[in-house]
This record gives sequence, structure tokens and C-alpha cells, in this order.
Amino acid sequence: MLWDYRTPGIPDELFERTEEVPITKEDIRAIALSKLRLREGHSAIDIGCGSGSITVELCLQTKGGSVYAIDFDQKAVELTKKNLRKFGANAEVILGKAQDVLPKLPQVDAVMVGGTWGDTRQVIELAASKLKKGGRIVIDTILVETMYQALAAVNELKLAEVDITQITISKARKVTTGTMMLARNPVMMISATRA
Ligand SMILES: C[S@@+](CC[C@H](N)C(=O)[O-])C[C@H]1O[C@@H](n2cnc3c(N)ncnc32)[C@H](O)[C@@H]1O
Repeated sequence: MLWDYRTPGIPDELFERTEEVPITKEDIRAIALSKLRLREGHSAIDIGCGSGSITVELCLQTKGGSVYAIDFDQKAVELTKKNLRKFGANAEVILGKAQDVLPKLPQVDAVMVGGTWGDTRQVIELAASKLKKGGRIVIDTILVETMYQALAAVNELKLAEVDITQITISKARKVTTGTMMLARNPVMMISATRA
């Protein structure tokens, strides 16, 4: 098995990657998964599955449950399927806009929101409507504008345990004089529970 551990945070380099499709980097991914509070048998939706790194981790964390992955980019869908095969994981990968696909999916224990293009508020409202009571939602945002709309949606939905965390990861790089830390762009992460 490629990842024979219980803990999330699979190294990025273990995934198939392409230039065109983004990936949620391992450190950010591990934090997002911890906030989703998953257990075996849980069901989950990954909105904007990109390279499929979160989809794969959702499958490993919810063994025996059902995972649905959505992306409107054909290349992302193909890459996600490739990575699922690589890790021996199984999810239903659906090509389409979250706004069109979500209404057809069942209620789940956890929703990861990684892409909200088109209408952030609508995607978050639909995502939250798919949560079982006590279910968890995690929304990753990079743009301040997306964060603003996401927060407005979360406040209107009257979710419980709302937490906002900004994460700035720095990674070491060797330079001629030693090792320096290089910061990546911050990720703003909203997490909450359906009351
Ligand atoms: C930052 S990437 C997510 C990376 C992914 N979590 C991973 O682990 O590789 C965001 C993805 O969301 C998709 N996306 C954005 N808005 C979407 C929408 N409204 N419906 C479906 N997919 C969407 C994009 O095509 C992109 O692949």
C-alpha cells in the first residue's frame, strides 16, 4: 500500500501531478482533514477535487463509507481518477459544476469545499444543505473576495462551532549561506458544524 498510515498528510510528491491542475498541499490538507473530523464508514463530498489529493485522503479516512468528488474541469476529473487508482481508493468522481451536481447527491457527514467558482454563496448553501445533523464543513479560500462571500454565507446558515483559521506555511530552501524559510500564500479556512 502506498500510504500505510492512519494519519493524513500524504506527501505531495506521492500524487500524480500536472501543471494545469491545482493540488491542496500536504500541510494545508492535513489541517483541513483534521477539521472535518472523519471516521470509518462516514460519507463525504469533495467540491472542486482538483488533483484528487483530498478525495484520496477522504477515502482512506472513511474506509467503508462513500466519497463523492466533483470538478467542472475534465483534466481534474481524470487526474483525480488516476490518483484514486494509484492509492487503491474508490470514489464517485463527477464532472460538472457543483451548483448542478450537489442537488443530486445524498446527505453526508462531511463536505470539503475547495472550489466555488460562479457563485460562492450558492455553492456553500448547497454544500451545507447536504450535511447530516452534526456533519462538518470545511471551506478553503485563498482570495479575500471569496472569503468575504463564504463568511456571509456561513453566518446566514447559522452553523455551529464556526472557526476561521489562517494558515501560512513556510518551507525551507537551501541557499548558498544556509537554509532559509520561504512563505507560501496564506490559506483562510472556515470550518463549522451543522447544528
Ligand atoms: C484549489 S483546486 C482544489 C484542489 C484539490 N482540493 C486537491 O486536493 O487537489 C480547486 C478546484 O475546484 C474546481 N472548481 C472551482 N469551482 C468549481 C465549481 N463551481 N464546481 C466544480 N468545480 C469547481 C477547479 O476546477 C479546481 O480544480
